[in-house]
Amino acid sequence: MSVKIAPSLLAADFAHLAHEVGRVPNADWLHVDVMDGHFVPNLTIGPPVVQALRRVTSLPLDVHLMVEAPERWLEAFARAGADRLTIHVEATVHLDRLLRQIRELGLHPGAALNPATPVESLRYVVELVDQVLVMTVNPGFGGQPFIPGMLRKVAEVRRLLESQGSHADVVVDGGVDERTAPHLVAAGASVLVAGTSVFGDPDPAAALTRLRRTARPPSDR
Ligand SMILES: O=C(CO)[C@H](O)[C@H](O)COP(=O)(O)O
Repeated sequence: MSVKIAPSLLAADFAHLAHEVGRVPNADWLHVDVMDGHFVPNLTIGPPVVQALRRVTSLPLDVHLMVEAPERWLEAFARAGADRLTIHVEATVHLDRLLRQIRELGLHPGAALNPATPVESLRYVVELVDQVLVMTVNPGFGGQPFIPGMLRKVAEVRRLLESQGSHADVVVDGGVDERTAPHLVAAGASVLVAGTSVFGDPDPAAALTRLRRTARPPSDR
C-alpha cells in the first residue's frame, strides 16, 4: 500500500495561495482546513477560497470541516469544487445522514475524530466513509506537538475498518513529520496530512519527498 501525502494549506502563505500550491506538485491531495471559530477556536477559510483553489490546481481538494452544524455547508463546498469532504463526528447528531448526503453530492465522504473521541463512534458508519481522519493534535491550529497516544487509536481505526472489509483511507492530521510518519504508517495510516513540516520548509516539494520516503518500510527507503 503506498502512502499518500496531503500538505495542509493551513501552514502555507495565505497571501500567495496559488504560488504555494505550485510548490507542492508532488502532493497526492491538497488538505484544506475549514474552521468556523465555534467548533474550534480559530477562523480560516470558506467556499470562495476553495473555488479559487479549484481554478489553479487539478489535485484532489480534501476539505476538512472543523465547523458546527456541518449540514449548512455541504452543498456550498461541493459547488466550490471540493473532491473529498470530512466532517467531525462530534459536530453532528446525524452523522449517518450527512455522510450519505456527501456521497449523493458526488464527493468522497470522511469522518474525523478529535483526540478524546472513541473509535467506537464509527462502528455503524464504516460502510459510508472513504476515509477516517484521526486528529493527532487538538484541532484548531497548526504547529502543535503530536499526541503519542493517538498511535494506538490509528491502529484501532485500521482494525475496525478491516473487520468490516473496508478499504477506506486512514488519514492522520497534526504533528506529522519525518519523525512521527514511520510510526503512523506502521500503525495503519494511509494518508499523512502535513502542514508545518512541508510548508515550513524552504523547499516544500523536497520536504514532501523526504516525508514520503520515511513513510516507506526501512528496506525500501
Ligand atoms: O487540522 C489541522 C489543525 O486543526 C491541521 O491540518 C494540522 O494541524 C496540520 O498542521 P501541522 O502539520 O502543522 O500540525
